[in-house]
Amino acid sequence: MDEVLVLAKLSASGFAVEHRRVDSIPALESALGERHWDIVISDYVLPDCDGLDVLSVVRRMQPDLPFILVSGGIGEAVAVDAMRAGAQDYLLKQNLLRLGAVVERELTKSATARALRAERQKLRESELRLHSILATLEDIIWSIELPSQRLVYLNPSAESIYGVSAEAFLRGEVDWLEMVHPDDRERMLRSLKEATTSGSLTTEYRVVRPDGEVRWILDRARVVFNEHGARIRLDGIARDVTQQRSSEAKLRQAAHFDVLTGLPNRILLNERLQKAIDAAIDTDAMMAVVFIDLDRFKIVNDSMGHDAGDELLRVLARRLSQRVRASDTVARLGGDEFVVLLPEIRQPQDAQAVCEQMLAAMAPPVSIRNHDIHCTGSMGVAVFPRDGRDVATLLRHADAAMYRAKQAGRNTICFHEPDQNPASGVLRLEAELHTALAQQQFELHFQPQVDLLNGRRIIGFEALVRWRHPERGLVSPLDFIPLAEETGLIVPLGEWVLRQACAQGRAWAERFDPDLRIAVNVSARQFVGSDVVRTVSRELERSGLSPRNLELELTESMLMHNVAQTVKRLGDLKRLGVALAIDDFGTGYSSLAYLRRFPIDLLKIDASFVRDIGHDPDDAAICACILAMADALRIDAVAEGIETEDQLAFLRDQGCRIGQGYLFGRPVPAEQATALLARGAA
Ligand SMILES: Nc1nc2c(ncn2[C@@H]2O[C@@H]3COP(=O)(O)O[C@H]4[C@@H](O)[C@H](n5cnc6c(=O)[nH]c(N)nc65)O[C@@H]4COP(=O)(O)O[C@H]3[C@H]2O)c(=O)[nH]1
Repeated sequence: MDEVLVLAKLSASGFAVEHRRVDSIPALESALGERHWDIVISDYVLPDCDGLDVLSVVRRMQPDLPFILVSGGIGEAVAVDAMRAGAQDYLLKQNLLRLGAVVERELTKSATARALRAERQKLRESELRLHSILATLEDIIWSIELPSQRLVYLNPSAESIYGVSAEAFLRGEVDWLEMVHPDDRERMLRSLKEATTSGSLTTEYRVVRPDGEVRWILDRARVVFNEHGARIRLDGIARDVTQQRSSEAKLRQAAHFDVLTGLPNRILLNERLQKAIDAAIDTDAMMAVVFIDLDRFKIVNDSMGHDAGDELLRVLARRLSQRVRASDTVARLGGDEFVVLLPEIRQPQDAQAVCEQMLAAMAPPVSIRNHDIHCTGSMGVAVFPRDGRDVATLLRHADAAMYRAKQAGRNTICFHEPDQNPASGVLRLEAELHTALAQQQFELHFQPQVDLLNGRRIIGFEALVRWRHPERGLVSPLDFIPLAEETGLIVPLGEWVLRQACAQGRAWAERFDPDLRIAVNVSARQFVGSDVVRTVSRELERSGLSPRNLELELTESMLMHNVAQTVKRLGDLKRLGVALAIDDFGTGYSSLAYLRRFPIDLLKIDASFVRDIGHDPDDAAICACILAMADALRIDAVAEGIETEDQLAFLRDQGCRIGQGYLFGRPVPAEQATALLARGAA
């Protein structure tokens, strides 16, 4: 090949050529290895080899490098061989007119090919990255081709959730629908069908893994369309929500059932009673409400301890439940009070017969710690529609009848009498409460709240009211707060508590810690039926306590009654600058949706969940779930009722920052609380 001629032609065509001439295969190999070249122009006849040898080296070392054969006279057969072997073109030396155009064309082609290759490489890298991300996701990502409904993608996490590898699904060895719980299958098929028309899907269903374990899956999917608007794929993301489901179920259970006995609680009783009344009105039927209070329960509780009292309640709850029909409801209202709802009686005597059976069932002694305990009950009955046509009236009349039964010598059944003196016992207690207020028989005790992460440093106190009764000694709030609520006495009593707590809080904040918090319980009646905002503001002013030192504890259930009003009232309180806590959290509605609307600073995890952390995995899960909710709301959580180091360790591990309970200190009078503060820790 005439090198000079070729170079002249190229520069005549406008190329600025930088070139290297090589005459042997080794020299070619070294030149190719050295750098990137744009094109190889080769003669066919070379000293030690021919153009086809050169071509094969070029193709081996740089597959995409354009190769042009220029020769004095190669036959057609050789030219064809060269083109087959990958040469881009061949030219005769005598006629190099086309050279410029050919080189131009090949350079453009190879630049395009290079750009394409770089694009492909980028795409591959991005695919690998995506693949690696999808492989590490806990959620399942899936894609189904439409309309064939063929599974075209599934990430590896399918295996940990379904217990079957993604490959097995993709190869069609496992039918996904077969794994769906039989009870959910039809619904799922329907949902999928609907999704292809509506364009999206959000649904929950169960799968049964090959090992028999059932998992709850939350699946969300959407239809993907092509540019002509045709449905081509359904892409989805599925999440294992089994744990969440069981915590929610436990929370729901806790909202409606008594933790100690497993019986329906007051909320569920009220619901069922209302339903029964509605049904009885429709069918003109009769029904009965029986109020039961255990006789001498307090003596057992005080002399043998709470555990024995709890055991007694459990046994009696079981016995009562066994004596009624499946359609009846035995509920525990708290303490030693039970209510039985008999929705299907024909005459009041039917209720009498059931009550007698229940008394008989309670009669045999209960053996606790080798003691035979005899515990009887006093029963009061109200009959619908004769004694009342609504929930509150029926319960009140049954309660009043129960008080008469108690006065009549216990272990007795009394029916409501229209002109009965409404529970003289209650009246006496009410009168005593009035006197107690007037004579200042109440006192405040304080229970420390501590920082769990910081050496149990005391960060505040909960104020708890006590009644120093002239004859009965120190009375627990559980024994008089409900009546104070019912009679409205809670309003002046609550104001008294707030005043004392604010004054004490101010003294402590000044002397020990400007951030020390004082928590005060606010009852439903105070929150809904009085001007709580004005009272709080007045007491803050009177005491000089800074609002940020005051925390108001409100129960979950009272916030749910009138959500709009609650939101407003909480907002008003918040504007005063005080902190707001939800007490007994977990026992009510526990709805994250509502909580988000309330300006809450703290959740108090109810002691009933903390108590069983070590024994009941569900309770541990609930605590963890509540802590996660608090975290989601970016607020603090206080665990109540911590009694053991194990409970403390678990709660701390779950990220709980504040604790309260006998482990750190019981509620004590102000002087003892002051001593605790002076010592620096609980
Ligand atoms: N077993 C156990 N119990 C623990 C432990 N730590 C604290 N407690 C008890 O748990 C209760 C916590 O108060 P609460 O949930 O607000 O529950 C309070 C609150 O709802 C109501 N209450 C008390 N004082 C007031 C008040 O001033 N106003 C209103 N409205 N209600 C009050 O009475 C309820 C009972 O109060 P207390 O009998 O003082 O009972 C207190 C406290 O003594 C523990 O480690 N183990």
